[in-house]
Amino acid sequence: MINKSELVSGLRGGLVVSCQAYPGEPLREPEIMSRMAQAAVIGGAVAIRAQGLDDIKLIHQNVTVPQIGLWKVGVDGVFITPTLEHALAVIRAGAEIVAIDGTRRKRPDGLTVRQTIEAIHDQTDALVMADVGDLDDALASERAGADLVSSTLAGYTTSRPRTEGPDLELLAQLTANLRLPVFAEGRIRTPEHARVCLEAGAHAVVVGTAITHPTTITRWFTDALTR
Ligand SMILES: CC(=O)N[C@H](C=O)[C@@H](O)[C@H](O)[C@H](O)COP(=O)(O)O
Repeated sequence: MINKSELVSGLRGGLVVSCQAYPGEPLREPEIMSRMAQAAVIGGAVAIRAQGLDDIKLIHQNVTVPQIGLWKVGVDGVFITPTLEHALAVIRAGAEIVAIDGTRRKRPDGLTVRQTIEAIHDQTDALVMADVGDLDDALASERAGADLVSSTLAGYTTSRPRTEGPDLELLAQLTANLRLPVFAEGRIRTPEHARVCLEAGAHAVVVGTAITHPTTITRWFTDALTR
């Protein structure tokens, strides 16, 4: 049985490391993502964010920190854990927190965010993280019963520009207007960015690419050399 408030307070002020590789990439193997997660925990990660049932299952077996699980379907529209069935499968695979699309867009199974969250809460003891793209998404997700909100989709929907680093303007809006814990996520590239997000009131900070996506990190360096 998950103690929800203990779980949430255990993440406060911490770093969540997102361990994801994308279709067709050389590191897209559950064993590799599981090892990435173990390495992140040694470095002090308080939780792991992971995509796909096989990765979530293996990471669940190999790390002791909580896991935020998601299932991506496609790359645009509602693609982060788009339906209730995807969410339940992610939880069955071992995620204590399920990240779902928390935007106000139409979902492929026709359920609302509220119906999705209610069903998850009725059927499981997992927490629901709403991945949002703007303040109105976040307010709607809070009203719909989400346990946590993350700025994951800032810059990936039509409502906000894709900022170079984290969308600090949105983060300020979220922390000022929500009662729920707000996770800062998306384009946090440096330890300084992470610090600034916490100082802006984020409950915790989620970093993916800058820690676990070596192809992109390599590109940052090679681009700098050819400028
Ligand atoms: C928009 C989207 O699909 N975000 C995904 C959500 O799980 C991941 O691809 C990101 O890596 C994650 O959000 C962390 O962000 P960043 O990699 O920028 O630190």
